[in-house]
Formats: sequence, structure tokens, C-alpha cells
Amino acid sequence: MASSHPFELRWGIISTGKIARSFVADLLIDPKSRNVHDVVHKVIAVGSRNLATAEEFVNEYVKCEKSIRAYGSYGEVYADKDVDVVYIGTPHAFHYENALGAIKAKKHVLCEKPVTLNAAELRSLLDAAKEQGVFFMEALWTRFLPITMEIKKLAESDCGLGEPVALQADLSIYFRLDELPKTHRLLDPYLGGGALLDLGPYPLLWAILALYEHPSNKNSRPSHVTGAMLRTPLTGVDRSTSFIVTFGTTSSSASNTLAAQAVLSCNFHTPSFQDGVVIRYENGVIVVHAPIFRPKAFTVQWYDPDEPGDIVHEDIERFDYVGNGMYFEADEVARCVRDGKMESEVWGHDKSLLEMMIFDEIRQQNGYEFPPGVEKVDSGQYTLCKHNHPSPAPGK
Ligand SMILES: NC(=O)C1=CN([C@@H]2O[C@H](COP(=O)(O)OP(=O)(O)OC[C@H]3O[C@@H](n4cnc5c(N)ncnc54)[C@H](OP(=O)(O)O)[C@@H]3O)[C@@H](O)[C@H]2O)C=CC1
Ligand SMILES: O=C1OC[C@@H](O)[C@H](O)[C@H]1O
Repeated sequence: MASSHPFELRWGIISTGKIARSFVADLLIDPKSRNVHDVVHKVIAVGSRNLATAEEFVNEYVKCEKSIRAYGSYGEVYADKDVDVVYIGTPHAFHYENALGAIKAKKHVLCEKPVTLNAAELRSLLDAAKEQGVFFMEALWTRFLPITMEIKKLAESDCGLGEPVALQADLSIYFRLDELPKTHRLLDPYLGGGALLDLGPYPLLWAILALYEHPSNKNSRPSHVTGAMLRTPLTGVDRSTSFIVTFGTTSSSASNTLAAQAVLSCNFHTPSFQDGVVIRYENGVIVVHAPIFRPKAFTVQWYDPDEPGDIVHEDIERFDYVGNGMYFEADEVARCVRDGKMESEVWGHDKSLLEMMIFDEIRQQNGYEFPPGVEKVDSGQYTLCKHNHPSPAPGK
């Protein structure tokens, strides 16, 4: 029988930057306000490289949560015996070492996107998490929004849309790069800068949801990935990247029957379109309205079976919620930890690994390397798509 008391998950927060603030603000929203009664969140500790910064961060939330501990190092958060799970909100280049520190202290981990810089770092973290018996998840919060759950349910139902055929998704944000210091995390190669790693997870997550997760794909990895990166002369990181992810059978005996392509892009130098994601099916289309990291509406159109492309019916569904909407992923972490799971079934290890393998592949095709020592585990061999032809090494 289910317990009448909600399960309380006790969080330690690593770093005090922009996203850590948004995440903590969401953790402090009463779950009952979103009709969640089985889990609650408590922020126990915040760690910063600087004690004064941690104290300032804690003071901001004192009205909601009187007892948050402020630490002047991340290690003290990992060591805090009252912390169950560590949230990591540092720039990408530190995700690996911060997550490893937490895992070694036997803490569960929720780590910001992109989960690591490459697939090799992620594999090493997954091995460590398995060894320590802790839960590990990439904070791909968009996947947990009710609107995203609803789109998946609809796409896989027998609502008449048929099989997915093609998908376009873009996330672009005009960051005014010229006005940023070259040491900003978006621009600095030492911090893992560039559009692909920062924005790329979002268009890719929609392709993973609509194509990789589709039942007719049978969890098969893409047959081809091709990408092109455009770099900024400011620091050499990619200002925009476009990539095509193809899902298709590679042998006549294969059980996966999906044949579909995703055309994905991310750009630091222009705002997004209104239609952030377009998922095209045999008999209709789902359009997810921008911004694709936190959409609030989607449109479904069904075609006339006799005149494909002629719309015979259209539905628009709208969603809203208080705060930023990051508590949905936090609720998932709490339920997984409560139930003794090592990974989420919604955004599990295989999906983060696929994401990192796709990014590795695109970077390799474009000769895009971070400075020596930035990646803590070497990429090694690229093994995602056996069928990809090696492309000529572009100049840097
Ligand atoms: N899920 C989402 O919607 C979003 C996710 N992100 C992800 O979160 C991560 C952080 O992004 P964001 O919050 O925008 O970044 P910020 O630059 O605002 O914050 C990063 C924080 O990391 C800590 N840090 C540790 N080492 C360094 C270093 N060498 N240089 C700079 N900061 C350092 C600092 O905290 P301290 O000084 O306290 O140690 C800093 O405040 C990224 O990986 C990004 O992809 C970002 C935005 C949105
Ligand atoms: O995750 C993100 O979402 C939106 C952007 O503001 C940000 O750069 C990115 O890290």
C-alpha cells in the first residue's frame, strides 16, 4: 500500500550560477501546487567556489527555507551526510569531475545538460555510478514537462497520424556574442563553449523522443549522422551547427522498421522560429511551438487520406505551470531514488549516451576539438554509425 507521507528528497546544490538559481527556486515550490503528493524536496546545502557567494545565494532563499547550509567548496556538499542527491549546475567542462566527486561520496546525481563533454566521460561516470550503486541522470528537464509527455503519448497512440517520416527542430538564441567576454562559458573552449553542446541537446531530445523512442524503431541507434559546424572567429567555438540524424534499417533481417530523418540545428546568432519542432507523420503533423526547451503549446493537424497535405482536422493544446518547470525532472529523481532505481525510464542512460555519441560524431566530422586537458576522458574511437563515411578533415 502506498505511504500516506510523501517521500522527502534532500538536495545539495553545486554552484550558484544562473541555472542553479532557477532550479533551486523551482525546488522550493510546494509540489501540491502541481498536484504532486507523493514526493517533496528539501534544499539542504549549497556549495560554491567561494563561501561568500554561497552565503549570498542562501540568503536569497532564507524566507522559504531557513536552514540551507552554505559551503565554500563543492567537496563539503558531497561530504554532507544529510544530502541524498547532488545537483550539478557548473559549466559543461566541469560536469565530469563534479559528478564523479559526488558519486564517489555515494550521492545520487542530477547533472545539467550536456551531461559531459563526450561519450567517454559519460561512460566512465556510468561505470562509477553503477559501482557505487547510485542514481544518475542528465537534467534534460524538457523531457519531463507534461506537454512533452502528452506529445509522446499522442504520437504513439492510434490517433491516425501513422509512422513518423521526418522531423525538423531548431533552437536558436541571439546571444550578442560580440558583447560577451571571451571567457563566458558560451564562448570559451576551456569551458566547453559552442552552440552544439549548449543548445544542441534540445533539438536532439525531440528527435530522440519522436524517432528513437518510437516503437517501430525498437531502440535502434541512428544509421547515419552528418553535421556541419560554423565557427565564430571570436574564439573558434561553433556559432551554429546543423545536423541530420537518420533512422533506418541497415539490413533486411532487422526488426526496426522506422525510416525517418531529423534535420536539427542550433544557433547563437539569431532568434528561434515560432515553430520550434515539426514532426511529420504519414497522415499529419505535430508542431511544437517555440521555445522548444519550454513549449507551452502544440498543434496537431491530420491530412485528408485522399489528398495528403490537405488538412481535415486541427487541434491546439496549451499548457501552463508556475515557476520554470524544472521541478518535473526533480520529481522524477525523487521517485527513482525512493524506488531504488539507478536510472530514469523517461530519460535513461542510453539516451544521454546516444546524445553524447552523436555530438562526438559531429565534432569528429568537423575536426572540432577542445584544448588539451579539457576533456577528462579521451574520446577514443567513434563507434556510433558503422555506415558513416569518414569525411575529409576540415581546417580549424
Ligand atoms: N536546463 C537549463 O535550462 C539550462 C542549463 N544550463 C546548463 O547549466 C550549466 C551552467 O550554466 P549557467 O548557469 O548558465 O552558467 P553560469 O555561468 O551562470 O554559472 C555557472 C556556475 O558554475 C560555477 N563555476 C565553477 N567553475 C567555474 C568556472 N571556471 N567558470 C565559471 N563558473 C564556474 C560558478 O558557481 P560558483 O562560483 O558558485 O562556484 C558559476 O556561477 C551549463 O552546463 C548549461 O548547459 C544552463 C542554462 C539553462
Ligand atoms: O539550457 C539552456 O537553455 C536555454 C539557454 O538559455 C541556455 O544557454 C542553455 O544552456
